[in-house]
Amino acid sequence: MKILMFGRGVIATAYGWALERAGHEVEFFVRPGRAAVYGPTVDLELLDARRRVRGQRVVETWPVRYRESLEPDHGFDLVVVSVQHYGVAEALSFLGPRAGDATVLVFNNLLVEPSVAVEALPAGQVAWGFPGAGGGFGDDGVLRAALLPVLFFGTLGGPPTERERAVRAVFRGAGFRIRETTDVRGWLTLHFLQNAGLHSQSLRLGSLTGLAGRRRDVREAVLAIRELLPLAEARGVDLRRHRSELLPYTAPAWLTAPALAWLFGHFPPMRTVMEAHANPEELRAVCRDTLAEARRLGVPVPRLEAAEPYFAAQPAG
Ligand SMILES: NC(=O)C1=CN([C@@H]2O[C@H](COP(=O)(O)OP(=O)(O)OC[C@H]3O[C@@H](n4cnc5c(N)ncnc54)[C@H](OP(=O)(O)O)[C@@H]3O)[C@@H](O)[C@H]2O)C=CC1
Ligand SMILES: CC(C)(CO)C(=O)C(=O)O
Repeated sequence: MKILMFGRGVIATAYGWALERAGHEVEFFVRPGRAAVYGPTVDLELLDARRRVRGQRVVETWPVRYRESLEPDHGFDLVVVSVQHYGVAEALSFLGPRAGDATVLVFNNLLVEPSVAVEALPAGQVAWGFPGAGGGFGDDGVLRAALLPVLFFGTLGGPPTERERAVRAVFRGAGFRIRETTDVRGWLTLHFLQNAGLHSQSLRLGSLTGLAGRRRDVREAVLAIRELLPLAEARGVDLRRHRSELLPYTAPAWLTAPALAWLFGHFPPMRTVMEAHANPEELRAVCRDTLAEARRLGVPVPRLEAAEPYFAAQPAG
């Protein structure tokens, strides 16, 4: 399959590498002038956990191909969009008139209504997913990331279409296991709110990795996430449809917090995601946007509110 990764960010690069390795033709779409800045290769230090639970280390200089313009007759079968949640509107409105016949996989964190987010894309050509990977580019330009064995796909209700099934087959063929939901709207809302609860504490500690092994702080994060669940409900999410994913936050915190703290600190793929994450502005934006939404809907979120000094926008000047 011909696959275009939109942008050359952490998620696009890590999955672009895995998909090329699985035999697909992969290119990156980058803004005009960016290809020269990025250079013709990417230095990768990946922990690939598709086949081994604790991951297999990959150190590689990967030659990549870019394009800086996009016409609708591009011939790609699949475009994978994974950008910051605050960049989705711009990315999808750019892509809308240029999608051609490609299926567009939205592989992203999102707080806005999914159906509104994809309004610019041709109807019937959208697939919804979420990465099971994470990390960041170091100051040395090296991508340090972990690829977990499981990733997420979903629909806005009902079974996947033929196009959506074809996208799943691409990732399954590359060795990933797929977890499905027919309520991707609820899933994405809950994932965003989980991140906000987590970051309300990680920002206080200075970084995501600050949570590794810290039971008390992880407990605060768990309780912050629990406080955010009514916000999901206020947005119309039926929590009963996501019971198993929510278990770490609904079960007694004295039980789940030590387990999560251990996972963050000692399970190598998770530790890599936490240690390598290099975009604190994203973490702040997730908290800011969640707090704004809680205030809009009048939902009390005391722990997120208490953390506001760590993520409030700085006055200009
Ligand atoms: N990193 C992680 O650990 C994880 C990330 N995620 C989620 O995955 C998504 C992607 O994250 P991540 O890969 O870290 O993000 P990055 O910031 O690393 O990558 C985003 C990429 O998209 C490009 N981009 C954004 N808008 C445009 C545009 N309009 N035109 C062209 N290129 C564009 C950016 O280019 P430019 O630099 O030119 O702006 C950049 O290369 C986010 O929603 C994030 O929350 C989920 C799990 C883990
Ligand atoms: C790795 C993490 C928690 C950082 O925000 C993330 O982006 C996600 O899982 O959505």
